[in-house]
Amino acid sequence: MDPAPGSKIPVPPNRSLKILTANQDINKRKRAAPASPSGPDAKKVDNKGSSSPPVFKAQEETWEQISEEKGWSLEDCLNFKLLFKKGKGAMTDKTKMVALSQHIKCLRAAGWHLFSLADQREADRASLLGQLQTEQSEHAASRQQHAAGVQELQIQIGNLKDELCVLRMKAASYIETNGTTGLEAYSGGCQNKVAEGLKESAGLREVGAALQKQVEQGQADLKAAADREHWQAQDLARSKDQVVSLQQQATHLTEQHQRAQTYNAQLQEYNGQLQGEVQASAQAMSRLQAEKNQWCEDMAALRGKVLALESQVQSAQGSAAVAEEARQNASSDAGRLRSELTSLGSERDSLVQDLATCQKEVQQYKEHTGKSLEALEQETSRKAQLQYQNKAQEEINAGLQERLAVAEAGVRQAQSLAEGRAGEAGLLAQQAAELRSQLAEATGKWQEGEVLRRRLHNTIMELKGNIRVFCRVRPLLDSDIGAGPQSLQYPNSGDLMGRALEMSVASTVPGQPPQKHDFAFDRVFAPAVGQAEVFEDISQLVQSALDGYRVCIFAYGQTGSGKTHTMLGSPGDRGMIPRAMDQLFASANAMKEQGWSFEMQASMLEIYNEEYKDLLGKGPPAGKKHQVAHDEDGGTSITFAEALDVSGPEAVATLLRQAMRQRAVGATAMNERSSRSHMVFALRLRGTNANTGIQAHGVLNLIDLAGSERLGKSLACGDRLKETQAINKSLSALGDVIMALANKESHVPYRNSKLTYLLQPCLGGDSKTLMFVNIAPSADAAAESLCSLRFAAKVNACNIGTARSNVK
Ligand SMILES: Nc1ncnc2c1ncn2[C@@H]1O[C@H](COP(=O)(O)OP(=O)(O)OP(=O)(O)O)[C@@H](O)[C@H]1O
Repeated sequence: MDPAPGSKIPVPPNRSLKILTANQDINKRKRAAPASPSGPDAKKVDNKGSSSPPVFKAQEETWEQISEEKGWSLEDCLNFKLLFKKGKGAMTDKTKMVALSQHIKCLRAAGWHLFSLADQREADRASLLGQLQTEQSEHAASRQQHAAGVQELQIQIGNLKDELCVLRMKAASYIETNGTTGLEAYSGGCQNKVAEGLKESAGLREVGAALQKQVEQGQADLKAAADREHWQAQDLARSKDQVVSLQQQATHLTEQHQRAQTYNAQLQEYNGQLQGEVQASAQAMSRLQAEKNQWCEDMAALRGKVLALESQVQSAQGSAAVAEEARQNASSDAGRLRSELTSLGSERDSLVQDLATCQKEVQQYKEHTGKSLEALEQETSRKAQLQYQNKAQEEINAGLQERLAVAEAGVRQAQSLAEGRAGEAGLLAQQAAELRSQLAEATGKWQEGEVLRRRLHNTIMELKGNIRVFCRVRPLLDSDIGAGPQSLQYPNSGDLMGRALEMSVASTVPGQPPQKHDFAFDRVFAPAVGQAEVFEDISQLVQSALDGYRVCIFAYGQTGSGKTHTMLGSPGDRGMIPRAMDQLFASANAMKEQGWSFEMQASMLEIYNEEYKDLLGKGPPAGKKHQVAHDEDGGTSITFAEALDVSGPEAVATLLRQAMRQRAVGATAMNERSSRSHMVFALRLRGTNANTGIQAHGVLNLIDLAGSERLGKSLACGDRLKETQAINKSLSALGDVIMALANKESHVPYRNSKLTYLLQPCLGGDSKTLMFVNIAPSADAAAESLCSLRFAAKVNACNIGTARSNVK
């Protein structure tokens, strides 16, 4: 595609352009000009450019080729101006560069052509001048010759006239002397001589006339040659002017080309820097991840230590309590024993007093009254009894004293034990407090790291562009064995490892080698790659939904290529949707520590034959239809459709099972249980951080698209034909929307299908979109695989803007 005439070459914005002065001199260029019109610096251009706009030629063309190909005259070429559209639909810098280089090549070819014309004219002029000079000298020689001949002739005529006079005189004297006799004969002879002389004179005149004619012819030739020379000089001057203006134009274009190359180099450098930043960010992220893991391990170890110490503290506190209880028991025993001892002491004192009184009384009795021996004996036995009682009492007292001493020793022991335990408990409590503060510090660091990691991830995703394409090739199934495998190669080293796919397709022309098609995507998963590894690559994207991003992941591919397997999987080999739910709920739980709480609502819609169908509810009342509406914040509401609160992955799994039962499943010639509808699983996340007041509203759309097979191949008819047409319409509308976004067109045709209208907020530039292109590896699916890969390559080449998180 040539750029429109009259275009201006745009200067890239915000770029300082160096004006190059080298190699701009026309004379230098002239000196460097080769015999061949392709020029000395004509470079071979790789013919790998896209089919539109301009296609590179493998070799520079001559002006004749260009003129024949484009139907251009030199003036057409000189007057041609490049026009590039601005704004929406503008060409990329690369495309402009290609157009510019191509036009410069045309101008260069025209310049070389004009140079060669000028050289040719110069050579013609020189040869004409040479010819003219030869002719002039020939003419001058012949003029001289002619003049000499004329002179000789005139001398001869004069001689003849003299002779005639002499003869006339002789004749007169003869007549005078001899009369006229014999004169006639002599006169006849003389006349004959005169006639001969006249004849000779006429001949000489003819020669003179011929010579005169030759002279005139020579003069006319000379004039014509002079005219021709003048005309050629004018022509040459005009050509030189043209050459100069062409050279100026070529110089100007070369300058612009060089500026564009400089700009391109700057862009490449910038791109390199960005890639460096991406790598540095990725490294920082992996470092952070490693630190985070280390922190997690440290935290787990600390938690273990804290738990062990806490249990030690608890057991120490338990034994301290037991010791305290024993101490209290012992001290209450001691108190009781002391009071018993005191009461026994007072009893003994009273007995001692009684004894003393008795002894006194006996003494008094003996001394003063002299009472009977019997009374004395009674008194004595009473005294002995009292003494015995006193002794028993003293023994009891001693026993009590001993018990008291034992109890006091027990109390002292319990007290020292309690003091020891209390010290230990204090130490342990101190250790526990230290560990708690370490834990809090580590948790803080981990949280900071987590925030940084997520910010880095989002930056990386933004740098990578917000639409990404992963290609997944499923393994050969038993049912594919008959058809055999396609020829697919995956580079296993270098830059493209894990990112590229080479497909060889047998040529339709017998004897021709197979055609090779190379594709590169963000990731390519070979058949052996399992669900866990695939999920690892999308887990960060899924995580973004918690950070308030709108995320859309969809699986595209022909029937039976593995879309449902990738998105849903099976109970033993779970796909992206259940794994995403596990991760989201686990992360939401972990984020509680940072003050986050999340509410999540799930909805599941099917788009079948260009009609919405709610897979979780009862559907709209009779005569009504589901209507989709989008608000300014990018929120989507669907009338009569259920959006259910979900609190964990199990709840989502139950809803998924319920939805799957309702999903329309039909039979086609290609896949017995082929899904004939698009299934859209949407999870709305509303997060609030109680500490910071931040709110994050994210959406995760996970979509299992219907098969993209072509009508002819699916052998569809009747209802199946209608289904296939509806599917193809919506898939082609999806492609149109992506292309319109990529081309920054003013109108994006979201309303052309129910699928694109539903996904409008998730496709419209500020969301994160990932497309899985699923490939069936059997040979009979090769044509469909090629179509899918080409579509995916177009999507991969798109940059639909920068994702924004919906955080308040
Ligand atoms: N990566 C894989 N590993 C193992 N088996 C797979 C893989 N991908 C797909 N399959 C198997 O291939 C068959 C077709 O896959 P699936 O139903 O997912 O295709 P589909 O593209 O969703 O088809 P449709 O468009 O009809 O829904 C299934 O039996 C599935 O189990």
